Amino acid sequence: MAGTAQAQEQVYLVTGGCGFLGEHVVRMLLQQQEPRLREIRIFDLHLSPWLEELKTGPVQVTAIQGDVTQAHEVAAAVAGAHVVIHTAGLVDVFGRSSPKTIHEVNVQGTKNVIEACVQTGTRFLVYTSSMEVVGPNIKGHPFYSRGNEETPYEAVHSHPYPCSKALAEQLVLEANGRRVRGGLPLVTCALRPTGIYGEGHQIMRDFYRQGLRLGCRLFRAIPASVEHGRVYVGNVAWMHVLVARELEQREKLMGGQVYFCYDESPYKSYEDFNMEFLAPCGLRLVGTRPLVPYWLLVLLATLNALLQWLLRPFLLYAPMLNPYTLAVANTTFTVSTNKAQRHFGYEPLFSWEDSRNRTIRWVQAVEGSPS
Ligand SMILES: NC(=O)c1ccc[n+]([C@@H]2O[C@H](COP(=O)([O-])OP(=O)(O)OC[C@H]3O[C@@H](n4cnc5c(N)ncnc54)[C@H](O)[C@@H]3O)[C@@H](O)[C@H]2O)c1
Ligand SMILES: C[C@@H](CO)CCC[C@@H](C)[C@H]1CC[C@H]2[C@@H]3[C@H](O)C=C4C[C@@H](O)CC[C@]4(C)[C@H]3CC[C@]12C
Repeated sequence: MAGTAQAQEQVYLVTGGCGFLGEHVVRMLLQQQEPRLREIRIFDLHLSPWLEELKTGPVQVTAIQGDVTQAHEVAAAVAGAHVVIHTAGLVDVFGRSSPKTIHEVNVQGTKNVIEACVQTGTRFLVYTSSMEVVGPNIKGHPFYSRGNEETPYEAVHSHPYPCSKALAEQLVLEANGRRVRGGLPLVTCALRPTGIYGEGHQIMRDFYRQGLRLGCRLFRAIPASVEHGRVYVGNVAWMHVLVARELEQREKLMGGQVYFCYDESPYKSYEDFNMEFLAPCGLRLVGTRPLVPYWLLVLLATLNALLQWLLRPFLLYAPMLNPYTLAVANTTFTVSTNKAQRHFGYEPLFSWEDSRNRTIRWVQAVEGSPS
């Protein structure tokens, strides 16, 4: 009996569990049949209907509608959890939300999660950070190609989203070793995905829709030589699950560490990479070189930013192209590392072929193929 109780003792909390990545983390936890998992709590501002279908399995799935900016709501959700996977965040590089709101959700929300762990005695915290905590920086320095966690880069930000992710990551790493209720140390680490793709990726869907509107075409804006790191959502979720599983056994090695998320996805430009999925769905990318000169793109991006500012009192104008998104898309950033493999035995669960096929099937199913 004692063995059975021991076998099913753990409670995981996934904040942002109804988001693009969060849903994959939740499903992965259930699929991998984590041996000691008794309950998964999903804490999100907006609860999704698909949660209902998960409630019939052997692991208890508890949906908690809540806001990470509200410390008491976070503390109530964290109480009794063994591991917190904190993926909740406001992902906004388009100027939809105010800098204050982004800071409140991403920084204050993370502070609340850390304090809740300390107060309630939760020892293991996995934070979803981002490649953007590294760059691109405000000085316009080139990112790096095939970089790793040790590659030097002057990370100085001004855009609210990377600023908030960098601050939150720092808080999480600094919290490693703090004494939680009961006296044991908190063990934290941060995962830094590059651009995530896969089933549920809204920006991919937006590009597909845009392509359909333009007569099944997209127009190249970024040189093919600018490589942008991408990673499949299933592999990012798998990394989170593995870290959560291994943190207890390897706390000395993994505590306070950052890990880039990586897999076998090829190094390509942002647009060429998207075409891996959109071409089989009937779109084509026009031009082997950008059709618009770069200076014109910069001008358009600046105009968009100006229009956004002018129109803000009346309506929300938030196009995809702005000076920041242009800088990210137009600056090489790819990672090549095996730190996660060395520290906790990570190998991608999904091959590139599998990741690609799954994503194509999702685009086709979501929108239907053009005739
Ligand atoms: N999408 C990417 O390419 C990418 C890359 C690197 C890192 N990340 C990070 O991964 C995490 C998840 O991103 P995503 O792409 O799944 O975004 P998403 O917007 O799909 O998911 C975020 C989830 O957090 C929830 N949330 C937002 N504000 C909240 C609040 N105040 N309280 C509680 N829940 C709240 C949202 O409802 C949503 O379900 C984020 O922390 C993001 O910074 C994303
Ligand atoms: C200039 C346009 C011509 O087609 C292309 C603009 C594309 C941009 C909208 C996207 C290019 C790179 C993306 C970002 C990147 O993949 C990594 C991210 C990290 C993550 O933490 C949040 C999402 C994002 C910022 C992602 C957002 C969209 C891009 C800027």
